[in-house]
Amino acid sequence: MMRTRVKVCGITNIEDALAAAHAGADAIGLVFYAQSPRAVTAEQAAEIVAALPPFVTTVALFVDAPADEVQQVLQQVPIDLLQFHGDEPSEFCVSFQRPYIKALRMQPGIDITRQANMHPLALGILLDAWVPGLPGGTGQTFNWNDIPSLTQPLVLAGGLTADNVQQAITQVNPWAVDISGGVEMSKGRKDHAKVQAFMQAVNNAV
Ligand SMILES: O=C(O)c1ccccc1N[C@@H]1O[C@H](COP(=O)(O)O)[C@@H](O)[C@H]1O
Repeated sequence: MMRTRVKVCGITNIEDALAAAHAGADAIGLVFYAQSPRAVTAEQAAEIVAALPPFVTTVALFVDAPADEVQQVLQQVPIDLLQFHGDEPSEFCVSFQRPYIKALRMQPGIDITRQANMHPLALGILLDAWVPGLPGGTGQTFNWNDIPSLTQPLVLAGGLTADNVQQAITQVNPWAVDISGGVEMSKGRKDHAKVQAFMQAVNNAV
């Protein structure tokens, strides 16, 4: 059986990027959102990506960024996939002519299926916890029983750790899981032992 893919998000330095890659992460996430404690500049991101071994997908995360900011990052950094984590409409997301995933937050009363259907060209739908006033990276989980079945592959995020990811995979069967705070020693610095423990938990999940 194929194992669940893993993205380690919020990478801010080369050491953490290599630790994620060597632990077996399929993708690393680079946050281009200035309010995040994990934000990187295009220059920092370019150095991180240049240090990666082959076959590690690079994901650029934006939260309602202006189009020219996204374009500038794409010109300076070899990015494989875009992650839109705000309220970006489909026309905006497709305008960069790059593969993208759309993050949706599990806000009570929101019709997730309808929102996901508004992004028919998204490679996947990432579901994250809803915390008022914060776009993501909150370390909060949500009720996985509330996840509807979606047309696009599901990326499960929000408060995952080595301790809960096996339960998440068993219950939700996502295409991929995305983790940030659960493998940190402090905001923006990964704990390499936690990254390895997370990968091991995913590898052993059934
Ligand atoms: O990581 C951030 O700082 C961040 C900021 C703004 C939007 C999204 C962000 N991260 C994404 O949030 C989820 C969940 O993170 P966590 O594991 O609960 O800490 C994940 O998709 C990150 O990519």
